[in-house]
Amino acid sequence: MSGQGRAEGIVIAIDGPSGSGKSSTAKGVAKARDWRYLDTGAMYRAITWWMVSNQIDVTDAAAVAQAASRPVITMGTDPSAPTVQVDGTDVAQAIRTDEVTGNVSAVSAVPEVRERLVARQREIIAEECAAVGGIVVEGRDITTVVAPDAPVKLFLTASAEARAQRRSKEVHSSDVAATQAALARRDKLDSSRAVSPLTQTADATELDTTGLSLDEVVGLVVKLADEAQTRGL
Ligand SMILES: Nc1ncnc2c1ncn2[C@@H]1O[C@H](COP(=O)(O)OP(=O)(O)O)[C@@H](O)[C@H]1O
Ligand SMILES: Nc1ccn([C@H]2C[C@H](O)[C@@H](COP(=O)(O)OP(=O)(O)O)O2)c(=O)n1
Repeated sequence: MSGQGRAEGIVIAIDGPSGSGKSSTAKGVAKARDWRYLDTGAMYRAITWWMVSNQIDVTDAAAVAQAASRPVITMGTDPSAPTVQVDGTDVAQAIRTDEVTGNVSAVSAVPEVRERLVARQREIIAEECAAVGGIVVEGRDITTVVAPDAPVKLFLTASAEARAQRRSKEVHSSDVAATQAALARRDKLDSSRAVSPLTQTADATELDTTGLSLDEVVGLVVKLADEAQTRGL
């Protein structure tokens, strides 16, 4: 797609498994350079929330496909205050429940859902690049499908233990083993689905964040972004 080069703004594409640090890193980089931030996982969570709220059987791919175009999802891309709305309702909290988290991989595996959300994500990228000159986009298929020509492509990783520790701390849970099992289940589903699975490609830079602080990771990514801009990408 166009819109990823310097003339129209820079795209920083970040993929990786749950808890690797995508959201916090993407927000930090966008803030550091006054760019926008797009949390594509929040879009899949939002459509899942709508399906569950409207009694759509999320295990029935045909039913999910048929309903996929009904909810209107609106994203706010300010990295200091990102927002997500469905049909005008703020769902920032509602999309983080265990019910949504448990069903989001099934909904994300439906091609019609992905087709619709990827199209919207590309529109947002083009709009924000034209408006402010850059956007940091994070998810599972950003480096491979949504913005494969992005000048900076990153695959964030961290050990399963570190990811579970971080997530447990975030949700104030002492059951790190249960958190690790839930993450492993979702990672497996997201990496093995037929359409746009989470994949690490050779042209994406791997960044293992296990032993790094968030500030260190943000600093490394800002450096890569600055280098790409200097090279004129
Ligand atoms: N490098 C890091 N070191 C320590 N904690 C981190 C690091 N990166 C992220 N975190 C923390 O880990 C948790 C999960 O990070 P998040 O950015 O939501 O990951 P993801 O978007 O990949 O699921 C958050 O509480 C975040 O503050
Ligand atoms: N580009 C994307 C982003 C997320 N998804 C799906 C798969 C993920 O399990 C869910 C939720 O993503 P989210 O980034 O919120 O996940 P985390 O809990 O932050 O790890 O959405 C996707 O299929 N494609």
